[in-house]
Amino acid sequence: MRALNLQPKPISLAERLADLAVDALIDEADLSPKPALVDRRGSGAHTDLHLGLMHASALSLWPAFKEMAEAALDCGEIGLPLREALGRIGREGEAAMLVTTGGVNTHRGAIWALGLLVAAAALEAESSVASAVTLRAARLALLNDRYAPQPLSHGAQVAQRYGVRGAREEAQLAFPAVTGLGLPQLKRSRAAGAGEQNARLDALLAIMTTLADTCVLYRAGEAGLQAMQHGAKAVLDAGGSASLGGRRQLHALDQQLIALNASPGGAADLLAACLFLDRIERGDGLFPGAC
Ligand SMILES: CC(C)(COP(=O)(O)OP(=O)(O)OC[C@H]1O[C@@H](n2cnc3c(N)ncnc32)[C@H](O[C@H]2O[C@H](COP(=O)(O)OP(=O)(O)OP(=O)(O)O)[C@@H](O)[C@H]2O)[C@@H]1O)[C@@H](O)C(=O)NCCC(=O)NCCS
Ligand SMILES: Nc1ncnc2[nH]cnc12
Repeated sequence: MRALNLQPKPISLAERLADLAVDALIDEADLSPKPALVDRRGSGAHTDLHLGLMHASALSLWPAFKEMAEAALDCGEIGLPLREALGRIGREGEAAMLVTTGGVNTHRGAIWALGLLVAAAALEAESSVASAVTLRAARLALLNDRYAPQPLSHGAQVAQRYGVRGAREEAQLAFPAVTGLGLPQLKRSRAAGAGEQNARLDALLAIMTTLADTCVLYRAGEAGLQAMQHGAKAVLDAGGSASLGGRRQLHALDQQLIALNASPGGAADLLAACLFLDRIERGDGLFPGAC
């Protein structure tokens, strides 16, 4: 009789990175109360999104993230072959997402940001300091994918109209909203004893204080963007999500952004990027059992 092998099958580095990316997306979606975004309470400013759809969308992206990490490991260096492989896998991932959601755009920006970060993390798994990973991601984002379609996206339309930087430039600049605002705030709020959920809310708000979120600009114009940036600052100035004053400001911001139809989807994606990098930096299970 053959003995049962109860050893868990070791998972590859690419699989582990895909797990971490999907975990970051699910943690972002679950985090509550987020202003005007989909969370455990409801759909925020959205009529076509809900939490179950965000989860299904996140899970549908696992194969794309794994393939992106594998492409980075196969190529072994930053260059056009890897950039164009990521573009192709990203477009296929987006198509899979749209099949899962029945055509609703849940995670377009997240595929871009996390895709680049997953590839950058795979390239040098031992060099997992956030600033090093985002720098490698930026070098990838700066390369021109010859096969990328040039649609007049919502982001491109508001970039033309308001002269702002969008998702592409955020990546090309090595994610300043993440490394300069979100991650430092996450660490500050944790150190102040805010509790993990409040620390994550504070990280989101820190990103919102400054980001030119093209979703907000497209849906609610400059008035919406100002409301988002000033309102987020007011929560942090009042003591953050863990304080009574901050909580009141957060509630007011939620109401105001919903009334303006101003959903900060770009900031939400960057919070997911922040949570991914935080886990990578802390080495959360990246190497044990990985091969
Ligand atoms: C380079 C691309 C990111 C394309 O960028 P572009 O700006 O041209 O295109 P958009 O279609 O507008 O998508 C950008 C998405 O990025 C998020 N975002 C917005 N502002 C920022 C910012 N300042 N920094 C970082 N990220 C930002 C945002 O994504 C989230 O919001 C989406 C939901 O919004 P919502 O308003 O509900 O939905 P819409 O359908 O757009 O509008 P409504 O009709 O409902 O009003 C959701 O996707 C969130 O993720 C922006 O939407 C890149 O996509 C690209 O070139 N891809 C090609 C493939 C590729 O090369 N991949 C590489 C893989 S690594
Ligand atoms: N939680 C969320 N709600 C709405 N749009 C989003 N895009 C990414 N995360 C989102």
